[in-house]
Amino acid sequence: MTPPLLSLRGISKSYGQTRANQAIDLDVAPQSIHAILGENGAGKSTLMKLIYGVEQPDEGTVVWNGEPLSLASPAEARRRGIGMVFQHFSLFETLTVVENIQLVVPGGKTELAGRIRTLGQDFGLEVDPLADVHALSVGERQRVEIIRCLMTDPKLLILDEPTSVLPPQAVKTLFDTLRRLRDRGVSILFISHKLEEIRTICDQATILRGGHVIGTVDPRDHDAHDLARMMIGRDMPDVMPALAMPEGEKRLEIIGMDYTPDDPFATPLSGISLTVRSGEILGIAGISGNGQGELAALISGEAMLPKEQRDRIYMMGRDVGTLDAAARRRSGFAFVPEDRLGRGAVPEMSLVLNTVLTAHPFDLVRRGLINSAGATAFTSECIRQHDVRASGPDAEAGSLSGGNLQKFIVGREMMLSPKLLFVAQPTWGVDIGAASAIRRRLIALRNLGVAILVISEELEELFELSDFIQVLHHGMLSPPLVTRDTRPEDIGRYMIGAHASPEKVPA
Ligand SMILES: Nc1ncnc2c1ncn2[C@@H]1O[C@H](COP(=O)(O)OP(=O)(O)OP(=O)(O)O)[C@@H](O)[C@H]1O
Repeated sequence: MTPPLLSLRGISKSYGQTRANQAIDLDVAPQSIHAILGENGAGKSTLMKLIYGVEQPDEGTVVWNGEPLSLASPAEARRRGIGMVFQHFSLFETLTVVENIQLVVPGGKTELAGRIRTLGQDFGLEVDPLADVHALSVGERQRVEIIRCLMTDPKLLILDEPTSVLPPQAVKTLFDTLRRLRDRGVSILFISHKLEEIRTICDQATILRGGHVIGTVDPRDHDAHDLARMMIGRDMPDVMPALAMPEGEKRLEIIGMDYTPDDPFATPLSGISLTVRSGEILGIAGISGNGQGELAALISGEAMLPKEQRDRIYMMGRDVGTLDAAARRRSGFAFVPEDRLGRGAVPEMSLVLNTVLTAHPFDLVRRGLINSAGATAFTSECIRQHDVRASGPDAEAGSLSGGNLQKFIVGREMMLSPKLLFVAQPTWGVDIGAASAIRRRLIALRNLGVAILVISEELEELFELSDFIQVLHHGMLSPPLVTRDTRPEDIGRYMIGAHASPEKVPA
């Protein structure tokens, strides 16, 4: 048998009381695509940070290409042939592709541009080296990140949830690239929550649960159900049925809204019209960067329309154009922003204080003072109901794994008993068990008459959740499509703008 490229034995890492990785054994074969699977908080990111030299293990040994390896930093990892593409891109928007690459790879512009083109052709990663990064799609930006990694000639490439930001068409291209890389001798460690993708692309899958390795399997021999069971240690619950609802009252209505943001890199919106009624979920599909951020800011009240256009957004039947975010919340609106660290939660603050940020009307502030017993009880209830894995209500938001923080924020907003709930990327980075729990809760709220607007890049999610879907492309919305009469390909065509300019929805 060929010796492994990378071999971990007995690797452990703790953060305070949390044992994030415990006695991990892992072998990555040469020329293989190896998935790391696990629930939120299972220890996947910690393990990748140890392999990439961002953190050092407390115990255990690493053997790389037959030799012991101990890494002090990512720079050293790169020198030894280990590269990593993070989930959040780290490119400078105002620079060109080649200028971005020049920041980490030595060489003149012309020479580097030539190498970018050659690598692009070799691996299906075509991108114009002279293009400004802000003008690139998410898929193209990811290609730049991968090219930048490939320029250091890695033998092992770590990809952290690489498909979570991509539209379906780009996922296929990425997979072709990954297969080519593997066939040319690169091994890939692939973190993903999407089990079907893992079955399509990976040769091996190692499952982590609670910081331990549960097993390593060939994912093609197991169906997604099996993999999920290994991951979460029990069967997945069934999908919550959406009850037939009488046509409810309008809780959100946007009528012919145009918007030109000040930021030159933002997407202008044009002719946006949509309606969400009580007992209904409207899903907005589309690749992010097509106006999702701008639309979310205008609905939440973080951005305001110019004065002469303040009669475009109605909530609970009332024109809210002049109301700020807090006033909109007072009318029964709750909001989960896409950006969980920063806008959804303050990472340096405890979960209790993060609860108070939006739940303060629930008698959590009295005469300007925080009602700490009340706030702690509310937070504990949120942790319990939404299965948030945290050391307790006083844990700092920033110490939670990404998926657990998402569960907390979504849970907090659901507990506000909103009339209108707006959730951007509800299950972004959330594992399959927790994602299904969040979706079940959203449908349960809809069945109770809440009006729900969901923005998501995940089509499967929108198909499971929504009564209607509209697609956002280049700042314009498609007409509402009745989900049960629509195929994913129809949405896919709107997502890449293959339809003629979409007709406007009658107000
Ligand atoms: N810097 C840190 N300080 C304290 N605890 C941490 C830190 N980083 C990770 N943890 C804890 O270690 C555990 C493993 O977290 P890790 O981020 O590796 O999980 P994950 O499997 O990548 O989860 P997700 O899918 O949600 O990203 C979690 O309980 C997390 O709260």
